[in-house]
Amino acid sequence: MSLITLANVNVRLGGRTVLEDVSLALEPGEIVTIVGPNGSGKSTLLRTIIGAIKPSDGMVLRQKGLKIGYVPQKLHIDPTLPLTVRRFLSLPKRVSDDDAHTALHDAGAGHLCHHQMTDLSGGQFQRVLLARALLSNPDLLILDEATQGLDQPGSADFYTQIEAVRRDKGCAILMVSHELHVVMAASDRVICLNGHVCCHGTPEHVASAPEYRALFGNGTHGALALYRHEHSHEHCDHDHDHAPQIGAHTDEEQSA
Ligand SMILES: Nc1ncnc2c1ncn2[C@@H]1O[C@H](COP(=O)(O)OP(=O)(O)OP(=O)(O)O)[C@@H](O)[C@H]1O
Repeated sequence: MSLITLANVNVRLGGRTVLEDVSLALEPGEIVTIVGPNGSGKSTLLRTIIGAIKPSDGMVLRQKGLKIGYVPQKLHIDPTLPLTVRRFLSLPKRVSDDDAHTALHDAGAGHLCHHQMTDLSGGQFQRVLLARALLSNPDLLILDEATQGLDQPGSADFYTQIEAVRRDKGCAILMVSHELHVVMAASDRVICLNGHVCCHGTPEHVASAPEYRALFGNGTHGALALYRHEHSHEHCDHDHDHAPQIGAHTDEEQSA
């Protein structure tokens, strides 16, 4: 069974339709990225998947007992508050030292345990948020623009860590990002959203789809092709679109 299935979901907020007829399914262990322009409904889609927003029409099915870990865009911490990474991980629920160390290690932040939260760099801070999301051993990890504010090498490092998390923990990963070529290259599947699903499929397919190019232009495809080429030895085992989509068209048929 899919981890999450959305069938013909409509979401209305403030009297207008924000998501229209969205159907998708997330399979265990896959990395899926949602791309789309500002205001296209990406955060609304994540919140609908988590269950924070109820659709006005359609159906959201979650696998029984599904555990979701969430990495937010940002988290404000009072700069005057002394708070170590270790203590932060025990808020609001106390966790054992072993669990804290494992989560930090898996997030590539093992050395940060005794640092003050306010002393962390942007990239280190996001890794700690990732560690916190991993504490629950999630089946699905959701990241909402988790690398906003990081420079490009910092973002690329972070997504390399995400790939390692998927490899080591086997959880599925759903993320939203504006860094198209970096994040798309780390994905098995990309969903391009603009209120509705414009197109979807492998990163290569989406990057060359007319609907995607109409939204983002042609520049991204070259960078994506380059990245995939350079890293083809690491990516060859998940270069295909292996996850079925509810109500999806074939790649050739996909249209806005
Ligand atoms: N609670 C709400 N009430 C009314 N309208 C809302 C609400 N939340 C979001 N919207 C509207 O829904 C649309 C989609 O918002 P959403 O935040 O999902 O887009 P997004 O793709 O995540 O945008 P961005 O890339 O800028 O973060 C926007 O026009 C937004 O103003």
